[in-house]
Amino acid sequence: MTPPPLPQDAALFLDFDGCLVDIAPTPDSVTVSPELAARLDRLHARLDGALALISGRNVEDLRGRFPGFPGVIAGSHGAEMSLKPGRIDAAHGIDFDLLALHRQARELAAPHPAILVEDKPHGVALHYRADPSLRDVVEDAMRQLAGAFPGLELQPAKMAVELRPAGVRKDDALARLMTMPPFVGRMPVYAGDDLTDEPAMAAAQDQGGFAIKVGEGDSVARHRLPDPAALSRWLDEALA
Ligand SMILES: O=P(O)(O)OC[C@H]1O[C@H](O[C@H]2O[C@H](CO)[C@@H](O)[C@H](O)[C@H]2O)[C@H](O)[C@@H](O)[C@@H]1O
Repeated sequence: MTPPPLPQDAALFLDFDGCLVDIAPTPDSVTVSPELAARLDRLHARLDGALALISGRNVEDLRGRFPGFPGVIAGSHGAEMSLKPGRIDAAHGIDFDLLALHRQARELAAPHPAILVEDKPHGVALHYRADPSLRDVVEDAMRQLAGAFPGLELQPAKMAVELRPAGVRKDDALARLMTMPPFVGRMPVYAGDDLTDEPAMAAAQDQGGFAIKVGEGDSVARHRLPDPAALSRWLDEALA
């Protein structure tokens, strides 16, 4: 079902990869257009600041891609929270050996040069987009790592598997923000494309708002748009 217009009193939560931008061959090859950056700035003003990016990427990565963005960014699937540019206000504690995790991920991936290892500040991702036949290899490797690092949980992603701190989820970031100005008292609206977004979509709906699934695949979201371009058009309608 096509989403209704963005309400004036929305608290808007937007995922990044596959939602605001098209999926790219590698994490680094994603591009943010000046139009997208300007769109987010205008939405931030239109919603009196009640706009947050909620991503599996880390905050530093996203702040770098949106240098002027004045809004909130929850990164690393909710393990990091940046209320303003230039600072990280809360971050999940690292109670495991992060360097050992990154090293062991590289060792497991080494026999398969097509596997891309993404070191993350709260975990690691192994990407098999360059050779989808390596999916089983990546899943086995990540299960091994999950066994070796019990504080971490598997997070399936698009042509990738991630490890993130156990219990860290995007719906917790949404719930936290919904208690704070300028989000509190507004209607939560969440757009996302991936499995990591599903709990946050459910939370937005449970709190009287709505959720939009971008792209194909099963979802709890009651609304759907086909791709990031369609989401951009829907967002632009709210700014017209
Ligand atoms: O929560 P998101 O903002 O959607 O981030 C989820 C993960 O996205 C990135 O990986 C995915 O996008 C890449 C670029 O399009 C693509 O190459 C990869 O195959 C996808 O899995 C990012 O690399 C991860 O860190 C994010 O957690």
